[in-house]
Amino acid sequence: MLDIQGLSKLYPVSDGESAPMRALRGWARHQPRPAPKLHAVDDVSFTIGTGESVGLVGESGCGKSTLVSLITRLIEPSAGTILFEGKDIAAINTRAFARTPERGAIQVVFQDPHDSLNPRHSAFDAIAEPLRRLKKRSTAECRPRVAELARDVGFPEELLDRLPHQLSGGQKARVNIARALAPEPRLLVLDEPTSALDVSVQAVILKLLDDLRTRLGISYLFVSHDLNVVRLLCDRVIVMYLGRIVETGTAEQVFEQAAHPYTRALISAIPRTIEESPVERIHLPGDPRSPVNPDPNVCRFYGRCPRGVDLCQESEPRLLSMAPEHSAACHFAEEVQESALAQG
Ligand SMILES: Nc1ncnc2c1ncn2[C@@H]1O[C@H](COP(=O)(O)OP(=O)(O)OP(=O)(O)O)[C@@H](O)[C@H]1O
Repeated sequence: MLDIQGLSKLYPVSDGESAPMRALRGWARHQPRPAPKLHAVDDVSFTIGTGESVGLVGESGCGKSTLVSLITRLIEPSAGTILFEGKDIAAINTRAFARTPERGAIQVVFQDPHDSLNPRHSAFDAIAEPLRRLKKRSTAECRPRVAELARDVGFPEELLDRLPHQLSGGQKARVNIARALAPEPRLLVLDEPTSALDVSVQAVILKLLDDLRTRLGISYLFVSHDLNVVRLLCDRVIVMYLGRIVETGTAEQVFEQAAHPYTRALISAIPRTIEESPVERIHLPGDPRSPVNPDPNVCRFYGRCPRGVDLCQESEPRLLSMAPEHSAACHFAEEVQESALAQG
């Protein structure tokens, strides 16, 4: 369904030097100095199959939201292709994309259900809006479909006339999900869909999302900070660090046989119940490297990695296959995996 290859988004940033001055300095040193660019998403490739749920995890600033904006065509990529059902939607500019059938086929549910709703639009209007805009339906034509969607997501039909401030967090989340489902998407991008909700409501909404996927057969790209949720809801997992994919595999491979030290650190930080055997928490020292013009010869995780050696400063490891579906970008992937398996 979705096949992303070499996708990048680089943002120009200012280093206080004008372009002519940079060229002059480069000329004086006999080597051109590249203009500084922030590598928010850097040469990312992955696929999502029909009906598959893929989790995207990584710390704040690793590029998750930028990737979501690229896939939903809210921003233009700097390079790469996004094949959706065989069509390269990255080649269509963001304005033209709004008029293509793929616009309805890829829908997104954003983090904060309150911020995503227009305070002056009722729940009915919010759910009917994509039907009016994308399917050109009149209000009367929308009614049966909106009622059906409300039932699908467990939103009480008698509350459809209410405004967002008259709804609870959980009800707003259901309206947002119904709105995303209205144009019958085949790919739903869920960007931290429950992080703004109470823990008890989170569980109910996650169960709803899981049931909807089984019932409707849609694919999910599920962005989350919560690895427990990803483990529960996703078939496959992608781990990002500083704009790059550092590990990808089935949920079982990533959680049981992690082969990248960053994934191991993330997993060690998952809260555990008292019944589960304790795992030694891996603390990562320092801050992530700068995403501005990262050195192409240095591993992005170098400096925070508990294993970092000279080799990691001399060549950046690329994603290498460990097993079918499982890849990791670390020079010591096999050793890391062996120690993960040994520790259980
Ligand atoms: N419009 C922009 N202009 C310049 N830099 C940007 C822009 N949007 C994002 N960035 C930068 O790109 C990098 C990735 O940001 P992004 O929001 O995608 O991360 P994230 O993983 O979604 O973080 P979070 O989990 O906190 O939302 C960050 O360094 C951020 O500062």
